Amino acid sequence: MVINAGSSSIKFAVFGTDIAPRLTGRLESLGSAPRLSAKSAEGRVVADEDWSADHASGVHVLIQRLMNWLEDHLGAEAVVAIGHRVAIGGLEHSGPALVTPELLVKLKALVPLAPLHQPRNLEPIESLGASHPHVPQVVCFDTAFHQTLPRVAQMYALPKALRDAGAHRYGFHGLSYEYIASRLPDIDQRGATDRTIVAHLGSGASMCALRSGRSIATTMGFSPLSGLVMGTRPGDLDPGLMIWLIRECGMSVDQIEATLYHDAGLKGVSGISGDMRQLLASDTPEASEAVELFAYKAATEVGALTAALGGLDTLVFTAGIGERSPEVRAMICARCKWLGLEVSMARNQAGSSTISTPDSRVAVHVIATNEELMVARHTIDLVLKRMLKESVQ
Ligand SMILES: Nc1ncnc2c1ncn2[C@@H]1O[C@H](COP(=O)(O)OP(=O)(O)O)[C@@H](O)[C@H]1O
Ligand SMILES: CC(=O)OP(=O)(O)O
Ligand SMILES: [Mg+2]
Repeated sequence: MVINAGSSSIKFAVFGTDIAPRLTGRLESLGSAPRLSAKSAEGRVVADEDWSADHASGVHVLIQRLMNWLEDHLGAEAVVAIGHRVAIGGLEHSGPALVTPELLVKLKALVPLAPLHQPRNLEPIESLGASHPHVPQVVCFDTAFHQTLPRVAQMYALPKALRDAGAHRYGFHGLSYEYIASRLPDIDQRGATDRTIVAHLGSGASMCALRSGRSIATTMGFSPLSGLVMGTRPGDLDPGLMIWLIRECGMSVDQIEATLYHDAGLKGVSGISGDMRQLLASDTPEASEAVELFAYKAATEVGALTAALGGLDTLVFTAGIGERSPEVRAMICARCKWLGLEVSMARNQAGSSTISTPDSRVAVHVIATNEELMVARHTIDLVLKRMLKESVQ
């Protein structure tokens, strides 16, 4: 079983021990009116239930109810391992790890770096650890994939003492980038080996520059606030603005944190919503301005990452907006024409897997991400390795 707990939803998936997908689903609107939806591997709806009666009880109760529902649904088959997506593992964790009480303490200490994500990621682990103590749990970090960033791409221009204390570009969405990197050899050989940018455009949005499938630059940094404009997060800001907000506007740290995580980005600019679908459907100038700003920042970051790569061969769009919005893809690509990048309107509109024209100097692909599959692979791998080790001892 895989859990990808986010700020407003918990996505889950069940795989066989052969990593064949069995079930995917999500618990949405956690804070207001939780709703469970799930589909079989063939796409058949197996659940669409209102769980709002449980919303006041918090994540623990919802996770236990989800586990009960899954166990009923799976019948005689037992859950043999649980894998979790966790936003940040810090410098110490370069790969997936088996959950231990000591590890949980270390991961909790990293909450200030990802205050919106990390607590939500850890709550289900604690809840399931208590109810299913014999089922091994594995954590897979968003940050792990970016361990390959060269030193200049990891460094902030700050005094050494602050850098040593942890002021460092960690980067996020690593499971998504790892999945895309694993798919590229089948889709585009040049993209797999040469200079590629992956644009993960979801509620949280970032980009990653890949060379031979390894991360060499990325737009998110110390926290998941920086880089691109996002649903409710602003992306890059001038640090001088933080000083101004505190000193001149009298905002507290908590108020700034709430504004930057919940009220900025597309939502803040449009005054309507952080949901790209709603903005594309709206005819207000504020909604258009928010979408324009989103595309502008995405295109200028393509430029920055192209500089880091020393050129560009392949651009990949993924995640909610990247996979499903031809409008936004077209707006970003139009601003990247200077790279010799040409998109076929018809292919883009049809959501083809390759949307660039045959003459385009840069190949442009749309690839659906699958963070849950990455977590499942890592989880099975680690649990099998542990079983092997135990059988040898
Ligand atoms: N058809 C669509 N057109 C435009 N945006 C879409 C479409 N479908 C989903 N989205 C957007 O994708 C985003 C959510 O993406 P997702 O990858 O699921 O994010 P997260 O995992 O962070 O919740 C939302 O902003 C949503 O509006
Ligand atoms: C790290 C991050 O921003 O994740 P998400 O896109 O799920 O919010
Ligand atoms: Mg996501």
